[in-house]
Amino acid sequence: MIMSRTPACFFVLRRLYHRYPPRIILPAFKMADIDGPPAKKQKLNPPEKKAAKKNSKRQHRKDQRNSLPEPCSNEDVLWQEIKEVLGEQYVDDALEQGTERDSPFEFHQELQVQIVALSSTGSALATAVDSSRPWVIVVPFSLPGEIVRLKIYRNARLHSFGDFIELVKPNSELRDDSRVKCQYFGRCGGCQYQMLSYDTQLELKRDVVVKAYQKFSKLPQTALPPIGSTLPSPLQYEYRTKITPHFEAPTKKQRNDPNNPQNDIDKPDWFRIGMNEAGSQRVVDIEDCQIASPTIRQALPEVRANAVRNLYNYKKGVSLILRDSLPIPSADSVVDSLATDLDKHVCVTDHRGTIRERVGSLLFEYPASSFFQNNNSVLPSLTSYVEAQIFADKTYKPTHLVDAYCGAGLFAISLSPHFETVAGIELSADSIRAATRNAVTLNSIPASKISFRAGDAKDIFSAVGDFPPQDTVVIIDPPRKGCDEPFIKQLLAFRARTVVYVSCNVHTQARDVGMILNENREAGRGKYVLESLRGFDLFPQTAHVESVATLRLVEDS
Ligand SMILES: C[S@@+](CC[C@H](N)C(=O)[O-])C[C@H]1O[C@@H](n2cnc3c(N)ncnc32)[C@H](O)[C@@H]1O
Repeated sequence: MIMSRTPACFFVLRRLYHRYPPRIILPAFKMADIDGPPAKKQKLNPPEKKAAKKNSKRQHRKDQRNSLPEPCSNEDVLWQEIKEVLGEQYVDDALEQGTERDSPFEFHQELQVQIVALSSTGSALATAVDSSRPWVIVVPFSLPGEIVRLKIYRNARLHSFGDFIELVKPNSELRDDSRVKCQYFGRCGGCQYQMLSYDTQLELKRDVVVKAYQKFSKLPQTALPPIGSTLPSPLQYEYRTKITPHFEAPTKKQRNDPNNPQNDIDKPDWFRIGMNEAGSQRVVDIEDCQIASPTIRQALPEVRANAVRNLYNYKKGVSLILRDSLPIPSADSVVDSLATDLDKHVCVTDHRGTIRERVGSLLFEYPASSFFQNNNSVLPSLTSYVEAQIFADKTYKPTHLVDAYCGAGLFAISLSPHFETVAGIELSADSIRAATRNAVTLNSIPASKISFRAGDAKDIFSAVGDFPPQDTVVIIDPPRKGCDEPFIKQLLAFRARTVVYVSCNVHTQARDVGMILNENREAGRGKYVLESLRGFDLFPQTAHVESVATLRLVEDS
């Protein structure tokens, strides 16, 4: 006889569960039954509700102020550099004594400071000339060695933020203000480096890569390859193929302002369409943008005029989009799609529109609201560089390619001629539809060779179980926050021979590469080494740098 191993009480509990599902049973365990009747939830009238909401927001802001910044965030990068200026010991002591918020400066105080360093965020770090205690002031548009006047607008942990007012003593070795092309430079938060030569910009970006790996990778210096000079962008102005100026909806007071123009052509003074001011949420009214492509610059006045015409219809703030595109031939067009360059770019302003771009001899289309690299001029050299890194080891010929975080298929499609089988994954279903069309319809890659799937990047590894890891290359190009741990775990378990990590945030890249190289591994499975590391300038005139790291699996020594 077979005895049941299930205790009888299980069946009793199961019966109870079905008769009294959890929503009925659970209240029986409420603390109120132990501690007395539950406190009645107080009903709040509308002003009380408003005050409670305000208090909770205030508390949230306070908690945020008191917590250390999220690792690898922009705030963290700045904080690490501030600690370097002040000295670790001094910072530790101040944190211990709880004096880290005793700013020597008042809100709106004006002062003269000496710039001591340039942060990886593009802002300068200064120490006050006559401060009572060591304290850093973060100020934009300034260079090491300069003396500037500024106005404090925010105090934080052992540092304050200041608005740039005046350059008292320039660093003439680095600065030449005649290089500045944009009338908004010095206010708009978009560009930081227009006063510098392009060579200096590239050197600074190399320093950012070096510092990021020193601070965030947790790797010894011996594990880092020599970091080459930053690869330049062919265009240093008029390169951006996308801009997103924005504006706030008019307030009641603004709507009723008696000085408002009585027509829908003239823009009221208070209405500003543009980008955020450096270090603030205030919008700078921008009529022209020197780093935007000629097509976008040409279209901007009409886009602005249209916003003014409809000004009083907006109930909420709006983010406009201007994207540079090749014209898309209509379905019945007889023109060969690869010969439709026409040199006549168009500006697409509909978020639901489609954009077409050429990269070398390849065509890409993607939805206007989805991701595509914003500097078309540098893409052929970026994809060629990735290709050169993959094949730097002449002794092997990989056959399979995985493009994780593939977007509209830029890397998968560009590199597909070198592989037998290619697979891409991406969270956005729209981008995946675009990638499939780009591969098969626009660039004639056989569907049997290339496939794309919508999903989380880590899921690609279960889908490519038949790819031979020794002959597989994995390209990673995640968003700014980098990869998550489940992805890195899967990547390490898969053990592709080559991994190329492309990133627009070298700090999260350094963290992730550090995790890969520092893995706890079993002997005999080989280990990853960082073979090459180099910055790429996708964003001239700004402090941003793209970084490409090549990792290779080598046998245990
Ligand atoms: C920096 S873009 C790179 C796109 C593409 N490699 C390119 O160069 O055009 C990062 C892409 O990752 C996608 N993404 C974000 N989180 C993801 C995730 N967890 N899994 C897969 N894709 C993700 C985004 O939608 C975006 O298209």
